[in-house]
This record gives sequence, C-alpha cells and structure tokens, in this order.
Amino acid sequence: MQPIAARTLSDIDWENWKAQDPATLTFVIKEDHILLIRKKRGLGAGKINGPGGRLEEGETTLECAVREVQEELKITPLNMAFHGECLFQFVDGYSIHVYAFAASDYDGIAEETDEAIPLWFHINDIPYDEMWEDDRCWLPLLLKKKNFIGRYLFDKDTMLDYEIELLT
Ligand SMILES: Nc1nc2c([nH]c(=O)n2[C@H]2C[C@H](O)[C@@H](COP(=O)(O)OP(=O)(O)OP(=O)(O)O)O2)c(=O)[nH]1
Repeated sequence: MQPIAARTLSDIDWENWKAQDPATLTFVIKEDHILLIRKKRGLGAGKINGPGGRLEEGETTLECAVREVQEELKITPLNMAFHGECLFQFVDGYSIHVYAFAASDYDGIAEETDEAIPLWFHINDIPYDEMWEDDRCWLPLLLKKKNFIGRYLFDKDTMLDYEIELLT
C-alpha cells in the first residue's frame, strides 16, 4: 500500500478510482430507534457504527450486509433497502467502498458477540461524537430515506475533505 499525496478530493482521479475493499453497513431503524454497535475489532474498533464489514468472494452487497448483521449481532435484518455509497480514500493508500442499507425490522434478539456490542438510540440522539467523522454528513440522509453517493478523504481518523451528491 503506497501513501498518496492528496489533501483534497480534487487531488484524486475519481474516474479511475477503485477501492481495495468493497464493504457494507446496515442500519436497522424501527419505531424511531436505530440499532448501532460498539465495534470491538477491525477498522474503526472502539467507535460506534452500524454493523457491517468487507465482502467475501462471490457475495453480493446485499448478501454481505445481511451476513455481517447476522455475524455481529445474531439477528437477521428484514426489509433491506439500499440507500447509498460511501467512497473512502485514506492518505496511507487504503481505500474502501461502502454500500449502505437500511432495514425496517429484524428477526431474533440482538446480542453481544466477539465483534460488537448492540446499542439502541433514539434517531434524534445519535452519538455522532463517537462515530466516524463523516457519518453526521450522510446518516441523516439515510434516515430521511434519501439515496446518496459520497466521497471522503481521510488521514487516519481525520476527515480532510468530502462531497455528497443526492441521487433522485
Ligand atoms: N459509518 C462508517 N463506517 C465506516 C467508515 N469507514 C469504514 O471503513 N467504515 C465501515 C465499513 C465496514 O463496515 C467497516 C470496516 O470493515 P471491518 O473491518 O468491520 O471488516 P470485516 O468485518 O470484514 O472485518 P475483519 O473480519 O476483516 O476484521 O467499517 C466511515 O467513515 N463511517
């Protein structure tokens, strides 16, 4: 992995950009509450996030999104809707392309696993201070059922630049 000299989004050739890893995020939103996790390991360990992770060989984004929720919280998300894409470039050279889903219901009882602690929040009380810096830019769009594509440049945990396009 080669570090890149970019300091703004315009330093990156987005036309030919391809992430090292495709990944997913899923937000179960039910009756004004959202199910988040305290992530115990992997990229973003310690932060609060939605359950999710990297695609496995041969898997669709939807299959990955469902599997990650099942693995991390022992529940199955229901009524999955795709809402958007987040394209993350890190200055250390790493890149990840995240597909974001919302689910309006689930089967089972969420429980702590090796990977995550389940946490419910009211949608007006989302703990953005404990989340990735970009989440406050696009999670409100997902909550409003909008579709979006965003590009983000990070130096470790610090967001250097971003842009979000709403899709109709
Ligand atoms: N909300 C949010 N999520 C992010 C950001 N950046 C980022 O990678 N993520 C998510 C996408 C993935 O769901 C997750 C990273 O994948 P992971 O490390 O959990 O992958 P994995 O489950 O396959 O982990 P592992 O088995 O390889 O440890 O973090 C961000 O800025 N905001």
